[in-house]
Amino acid sequence: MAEPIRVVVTGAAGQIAYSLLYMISKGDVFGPNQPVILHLLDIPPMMGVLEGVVMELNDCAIPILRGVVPTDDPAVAFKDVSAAFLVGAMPRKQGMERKDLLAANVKIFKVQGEALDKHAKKDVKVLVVGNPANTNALICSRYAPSIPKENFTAMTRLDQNRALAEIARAINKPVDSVKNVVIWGNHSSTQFPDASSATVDMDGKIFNVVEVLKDDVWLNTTFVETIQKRGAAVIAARKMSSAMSAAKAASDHMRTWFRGTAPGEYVSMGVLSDGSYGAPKDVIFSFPVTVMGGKWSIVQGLKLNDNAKAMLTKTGDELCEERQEALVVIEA
Ligand SMILES: NC(=O)C1=CN([C@@H]2O[C@H](COP(=O)(O)OP(=O)(O)OC[C@H]3O[C@@H](n4cnc5c(N)ncnc54)[C@H](O)[C@@H]3O)[C@@H](O)[C@H]2O)C=CC1
Ligand SMILES: O=C([O-])CC(=O)C(=O)O
Repeated sequence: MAEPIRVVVTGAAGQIAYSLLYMISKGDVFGPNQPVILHLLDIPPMMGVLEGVVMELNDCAIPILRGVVPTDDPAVAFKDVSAAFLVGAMPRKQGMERKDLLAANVKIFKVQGEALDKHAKKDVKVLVVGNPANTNALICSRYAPSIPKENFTAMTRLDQNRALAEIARAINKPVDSVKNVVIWGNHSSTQFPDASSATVDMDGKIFNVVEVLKDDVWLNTTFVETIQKRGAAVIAARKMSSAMSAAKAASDHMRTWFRGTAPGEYVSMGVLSDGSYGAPKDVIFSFPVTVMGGKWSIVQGLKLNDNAKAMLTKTGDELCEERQEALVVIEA
């Protein structure tokens, strides 16, 4: 069996981590034959709760979970890690937009960027989940100059999973028969969930979702708004933000990054923009990507109509505004 890898989860005493830690421990992310040592970071007042999480992880009796390191010290948490799930941050409440969390959360990602820079492996793969995820990921990467910028990503996989599920329901097919829905831009209500290149496998034949569904009005209105506002809908119902589905998406994102995309398939990840599709440069923008050998590449050549271009401009503008605001908060 392979040597264990060290994986850090921040916000380890919180809601998302409670589901995510089990998924990582049982091999959903790095595979059933890859032993892991989990580093669990939270803040000092949560150390008692974290102790309980450690007890439960031990009580799961999972053979590939080779060690658990609970701590409130970033230097310990980030030491020699190969993968980092940055979940720890304040969640939003009803009536807030995710960018309203910037002032409270962005400094966390400066500190954690610095700690990654000093202590993590130089090829560490970093997934930012804590909101506003795209801008937090950008700030984190800026404070970790010795780690390549392409190793910092933000999570839009939950939006992708929501979109796949919504389309599968609309065409009455299993969710794994639908592929290549794209989430463009920010993990916020300006994101553009785009089904124009999505496909569905029907008895081994591949069809375009738009042609199967034959309902452009639904795809351009209700579908888009449902995905844009799904996080708020979960908060309104649960009085807490999504956690189980967020953990599943984080697990999916990191699994794809470590193990690759299937031929012909792409997934959405918030990655450093190179200006593809007219997106602003130097923001973390969600694009369709393929992954091979642990490296992502933005899928090129997808067609965007005028409406799509306008949607990309709007979400790109929001990311530029968030970047500006984050820099003000950090420098204050
Ligand atoms: N990108 C996405 O798709 C999603 C993002 N989120 C975001 O994920 C974040 C976490 O959500 P939950 O787990 O539900 O929140 P939670 O409040 O249940 O847990 C957050 C945990 O982070 C800890 N924490 C706070 N500051 C920290 C720091 N500096 N270092 C380490 N830990 C720290 C808290 O003590 C707490 O235990 C929120 O910002 C939420 O908005 C949630 C769902 C989806
Ligand atoms: O909506 C929120 O605040 C939590 C989140 O990011 C999501 O569920 O997509």
